[in-house]
Amino acid sequence: MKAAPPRLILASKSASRRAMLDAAGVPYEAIPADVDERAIEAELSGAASAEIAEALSVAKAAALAPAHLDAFVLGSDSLVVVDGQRFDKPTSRENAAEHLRFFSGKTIELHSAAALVRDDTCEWTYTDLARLTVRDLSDEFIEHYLEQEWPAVGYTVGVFRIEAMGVQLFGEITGDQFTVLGMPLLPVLGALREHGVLQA
Ligand SMILES: Nc1nc2c(ncn2[C@@H]2O[C@H](COP(=O)(O)OP(=O)(O)OP(=O)(O)O)[C@@H](O)[C@H]2O)c(=O)[nH]1
Repeated sequence: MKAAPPRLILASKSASRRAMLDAAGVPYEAIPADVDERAIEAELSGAASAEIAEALSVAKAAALAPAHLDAFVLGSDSLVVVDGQRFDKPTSRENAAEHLRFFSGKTIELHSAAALVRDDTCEWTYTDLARLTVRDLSDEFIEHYLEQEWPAVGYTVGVFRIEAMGVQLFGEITGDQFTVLGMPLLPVLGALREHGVLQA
């Protein structure tokens, strides 16, 4: 009798991350992780953006692991850097417009990270970078865009849903599509196979 694979917990409230795992046919339970992301970022203020995204991914997974011993807990984080400035999710529609006005004509560096934690051990981490070149955005376009995309884009870093109207912001995108959506799915699936959560 083959042992059942270990359970997977997704430590996230992200609809986009849930959608990725659902589409990939990965069985999991999604539970939001209550971590103070701003406090962690502040502690790591001098660190590289990839390190911060990785640390946040580990923190989210580690926050839930003790309550789900023997399960694997997957945490993930995305953060945006433009001209050396880090941006979190917009706090209001006006703040979203401010972000977009700043991003206009610049390149967004989107760091997406993931971590697998089991009991009190971080078993695996991964970070990836995508670059999205924002075309020159007129104020009229930004208003039109937010008419359509607010409040949905209030839940996203970079103020875009690439699978929706967000694609109209960009002239060029380099990097993995899943990294853009918020989680480096292909390496995550490899790690899940490696740890027996998924059929290899
Ligand atoms: N739908 C969509 N969401 C995106 C896109 N790019 C980034 N995101 C989301 O932007 C959010 C980034 O914020 P995070 O702090 O990493 O995650 P969160 O939404 O707060 O959820 P947690 O995992 O619970 O922290 C994530 O939900 C990403 O999935 C995109 O192109 N489309």
